[in-house]
Amino acid sequence: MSDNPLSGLRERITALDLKLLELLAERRDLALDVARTKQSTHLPIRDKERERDLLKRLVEEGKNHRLDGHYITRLFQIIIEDSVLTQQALLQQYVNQDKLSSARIAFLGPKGTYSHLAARQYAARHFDTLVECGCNKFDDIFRQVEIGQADYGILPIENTSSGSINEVYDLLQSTNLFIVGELTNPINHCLLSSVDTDLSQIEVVYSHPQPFQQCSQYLNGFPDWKIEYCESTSAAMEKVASLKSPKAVALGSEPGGALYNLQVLEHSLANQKDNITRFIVVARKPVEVAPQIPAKTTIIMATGQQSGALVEALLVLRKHDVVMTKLESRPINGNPWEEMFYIDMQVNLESESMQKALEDLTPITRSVKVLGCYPSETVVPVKVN
Ligand SMILES: O=C(O)C(=O)C[C@]1(C(=O)O)C=C[C@@H](O)C=C1
Repeated sequence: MSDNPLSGLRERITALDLKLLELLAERRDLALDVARTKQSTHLPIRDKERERDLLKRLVEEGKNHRLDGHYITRLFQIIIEDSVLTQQALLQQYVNQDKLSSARIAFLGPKGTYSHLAARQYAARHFDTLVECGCNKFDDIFRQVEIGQADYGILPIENTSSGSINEVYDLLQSTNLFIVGELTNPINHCLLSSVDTDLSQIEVVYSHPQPFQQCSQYLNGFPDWKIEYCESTSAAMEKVASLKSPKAVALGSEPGGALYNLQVLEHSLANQKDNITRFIVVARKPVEVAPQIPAKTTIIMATGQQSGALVEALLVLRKHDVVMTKLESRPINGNPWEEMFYIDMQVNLESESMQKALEDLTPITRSVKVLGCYPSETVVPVKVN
């Protein structure tokens, strides 16, 4: 008998949690059966009416067990999101007949970066095993995939605090890879230390330029801290782990820090409360998106320099009811003052409206290239009152 007074109760809690896991796996299997039925009956994956009814009922039932409605809603929103994304991944396999059991994914490494966590998350839903290819720079990621050393590359493209990641946009201009997927992940920046310390002892902070930008307001409160740029957040964590000094901290994620035995001093440091990064997934072959799944199409376009050229192009999208979700412009390398436009649209490339829009864009632009059509993995939760 253990003399820990909690051990009996903890064993019972563990047993219940294990049962919950079994139930979650059973629910996921049922959701996959639903996806197979939707595949043959051409019904859309998402049914918000059903989600709303289910959540309402669960919140009501929860009350009988004195479970808070907010808690029930949050919990089941996560379960439903997983269900939607798992169903989408299955349909995508059917449509593209490309079930890779093992995938090599290139990301900005080493282990512990936000890109590494995103790669693991993407792989968990799409492949049985992941071969991790940590790279030192964004252009190495593109190259690894281009030369066939990796099957996929994962790259951050925009963040709610720091905006677009220009380096990645610029690399998209010259690659022959396609965008085949996206992920949006909450990014919780923490101050991480390797030994016991407090804010008054800190002299230097290590991180990638992006987290420094995203946490600028917090860092402005400590003007004496020296900023040291690293190639990735995990390179910063490695550095801090090796220094073992109360004066040195890294800015990065809690799960990443755990890989280097770092402890969290402060968390949620970004300028925006909802600090979210959108990652894109690139591959050598484009994919098709099943019509039951919300799709996004990204094009890259150069207009002439005549007045109103961009407006004219955007009017084409309006004419065909194509909803634009993002417009970004970047200079064209070697052509000073000329711009390349990147347009994300909520539309399937195969749809008549997108095909017609492309037809109309071709004669009025200098170039249009489709960077890819991919499933939108942003599952906006339904609201229940
Ligand atoms: O009932 C369905 O149609 C499902 O696909 C299952 C489920 C769920 O997991 O509960 C998932 C997605 C839909 O938006 C609604 C509900």
